[in-house]
Amino acid sequence: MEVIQNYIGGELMPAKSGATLENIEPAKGKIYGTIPDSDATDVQSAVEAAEAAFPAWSKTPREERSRLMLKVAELIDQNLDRLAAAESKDNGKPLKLAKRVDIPRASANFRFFATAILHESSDFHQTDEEAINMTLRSPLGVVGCISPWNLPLYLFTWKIAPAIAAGNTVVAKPSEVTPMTAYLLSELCIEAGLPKGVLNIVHGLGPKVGQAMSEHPKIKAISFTGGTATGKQIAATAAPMFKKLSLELGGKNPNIIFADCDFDKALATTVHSSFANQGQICLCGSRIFIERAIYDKFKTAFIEKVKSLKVGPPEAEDTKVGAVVSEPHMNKVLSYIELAKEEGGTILFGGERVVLEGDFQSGYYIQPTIIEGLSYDCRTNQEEIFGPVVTLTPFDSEEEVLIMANTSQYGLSSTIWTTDLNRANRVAKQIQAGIVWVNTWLFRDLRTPFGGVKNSGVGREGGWAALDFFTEKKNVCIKL
Ligand SMILES: NC(=O)C1=CN([C@@H]2O[C@H](COP(=O)(O)OP(=O)(O)OC[C@H]3O[C@@H](n4cnc5c(N)ncnc54)[C@H](O)[C@@H]3O)[C@@H](O)[C@H]2O)C=CC1
Ligand SMILES: O=C(O)/C=C/C=C(\O)C(=O)O
Repeated sequence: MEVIQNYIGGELMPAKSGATLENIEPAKGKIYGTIPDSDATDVQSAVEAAEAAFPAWSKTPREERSRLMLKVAELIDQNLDRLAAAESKDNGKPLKLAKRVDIPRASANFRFFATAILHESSDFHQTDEEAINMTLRSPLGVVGCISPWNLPLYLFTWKIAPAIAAGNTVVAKPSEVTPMTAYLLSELCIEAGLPKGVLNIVHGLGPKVGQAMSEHPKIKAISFTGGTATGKQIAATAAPMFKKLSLELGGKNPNIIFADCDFDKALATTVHSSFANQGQICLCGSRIFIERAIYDKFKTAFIEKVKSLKVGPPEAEDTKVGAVVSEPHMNKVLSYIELAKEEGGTILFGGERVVLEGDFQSGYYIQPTIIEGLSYDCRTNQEEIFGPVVTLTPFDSEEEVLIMANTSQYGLSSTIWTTDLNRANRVAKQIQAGIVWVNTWLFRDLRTPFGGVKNSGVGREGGWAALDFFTEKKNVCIKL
């Protein structure tokens, strides 16, 4: 049994109550460890540790903060294989993916914000000959970071790194479904010499630990990524306390393929944007709209390619689709496939649970699933499934596809495939989404603002937006 502990005030410890939760390996459907079932008293200890660390950390010269964070990044890189294996075991994702994407991005997050703070400058406004205004920026104090299970270390560090780089101290909660790499990160922070209390990690359930964080009067801001319903709950608790909130929530992203696209590129990338990480990325393109002139050709080629994706154990070299994260999540995804059938959809490929052999027979595997014949406004096309399930829908004009794409409570990302850049520009402007990719998907430059509109959230992460979120601005006006 692998035992995970909280990281509070620089020490590793169980929950004060001694209670634990089971940690399950989705690839095998078996318990392989425990995590602390923490509660408000553990959150209180973490807040106290973070408060005690704040005065010194906020005054630590940026070069020193940067140096310590770069050390953490270096240790993540040195432990790439161990962290990737842990992430894959905890989440069910292919080991190759964890090695190529998740863990390198975690160190990149630390490195990016560690160096960004070396290049910051403050705003200065001269008001004619009458006054000068200088805008000072200071850290908020103790801040909260709550992250989900789909990209565990990737998203955990995406929040923590800007928070501590800006001089805040942090109480963080990883998902109870995938706590392992956050625990390993706490060990690396100790090894790197991060001062005690700068980062505190409290493991446990959302409605207990996450809720206690949202309610805590000393936590000045919450950065959250996860489901829209949870985001609403956090906002309902924290907004009346006037906490700063950054909420990165669900998506139901349109992938719009025009007939003049580079067909092979659009096809290969669409397979990836549909099923990468078992479709469990908030940016996956789950609604695929194809211009009618190439609909049949695209559909046939897409099915052919998806058929060749191997569903298998995460560590197998040739596995392209691993296990989904948990049994309840598998059942949720399968129930949406049933709903699609009830709504009149035709399953073109997939649609079933996959039962593997041997050790993996109780794992949570689902075939990559392609559905057509649904109206754009039915539930299957409106609700976030967050699994390896996509729908295909033909369209006849730009106007029509914009109506279909924008008929959604969500507005996170979208992808447009066309070789006509005027069209790309026109459509991009009218799409209701925080992120638009043209002829690519999930191409990331960490300097760019990242976040959604409508029920996909409020606020932006990344680059200066993240450092702005984790700081308070004060304008000082000096009359000349
Ligand atoms: N980035 C995204 O867009 C994600 C979307 N989802 C969507 O949300 C659905 C539900 O998945 P869940 O695992 O339940 O996600 P969730 O939104 O409940 O979990 C995300 C994080 O929030 C915490 N949390 C839960 N309740 C909380 C509360 N009351 N206060 C504060 N923190 C709380 C969880 O412990 C976890 O750390 C998924 O099926 C998927 O559709 C899930 C994960 C990521
Ligand atoms: O920052 C990125 O590159 C990706 C972020 C992805 C999510 O926030 C998600 O899938 O929840």
